[in-house]
Amino acid sequence: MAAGDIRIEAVSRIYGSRTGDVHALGPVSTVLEAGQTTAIVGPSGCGKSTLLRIIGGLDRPSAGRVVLGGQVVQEGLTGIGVVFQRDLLLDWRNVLDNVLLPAQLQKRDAAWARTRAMALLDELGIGEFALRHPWELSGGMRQRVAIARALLCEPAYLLLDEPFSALDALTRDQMGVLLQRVQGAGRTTSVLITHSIPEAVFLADRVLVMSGRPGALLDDIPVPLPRPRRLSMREEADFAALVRRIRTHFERTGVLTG
Ligand SMILES: Nc1ncnc2c1ncn2[C@@H]1O[C@H](COP(=O)(O)OP(=O)(O)OP(=O)(O)O)[C@@H](O)[C@H]1O
Repeated sequence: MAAGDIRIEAVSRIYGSRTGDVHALGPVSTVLEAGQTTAIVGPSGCGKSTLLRIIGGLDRPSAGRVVLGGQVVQEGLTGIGVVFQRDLLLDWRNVLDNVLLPAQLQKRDAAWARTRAMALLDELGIGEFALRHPWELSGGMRQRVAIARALLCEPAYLLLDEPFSALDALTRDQMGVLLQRVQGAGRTTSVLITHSIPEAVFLADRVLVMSGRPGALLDDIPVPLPRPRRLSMREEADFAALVRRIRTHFERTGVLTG
């Protein structure tokens, strides 16, 4: 499926609760360009996950709308891959059968799906674990399975909600490198929520910085670093300058001190 843009049009979300309404998000308006990876960073509770869920049709905005490649988002859209912090693998299915799940739900050709699943697992370095069960794998390996599952049906959109935040620092770095390898340059429009500013810069073509709740856009930062990105680039001056620019927002608003 070809990548399309993501138009976020005056989206806001207010959650009703017994103790009063919570204005969680917005209004937020922007266009995420087709084929790009956009990272969203912001203080805890500012509505990042809410925005991602609305983009994916997993939650509805209180006002505004999201349009994916010309189609207004509603429940049941296909062509979207999602990876959450928790991998949500099914423990009773082996790795390969977990990856194949979306193809089975979408009734895709079984032989095609199997070939693609194995190719993805190989690219992610876990092909030899295809017949193991999730409970036999480390956290980083499980998350690689979740990524393979999300990408199996070649989604036009990939939504990543803090996918690496439960992993140790070394594994996390490795996952960033692997993710950009399998993402398929230009073929997927990706949105990444992360708490790590260096991770946002490393993986994204553009970083959006959100304010505290209700989350609004504070800054919109292009990341013109060449691809493929290498971990050593994080020591370079232009990388550090981008990290500093983002960090300044959090220092100014008191989210980061020291
Ligand atoms: N279903 C819900 N009902 C009521 N309030 C909610 C609901 N979901 C989220 N909220 C509130 O909306 C706000 C935004 O939540 P959200 O999870 O989108 O933030 P976030 O930026 O992703 O946070 P974090 O970085 O800590 O994961 C929070 O104050 C949260 O408590």
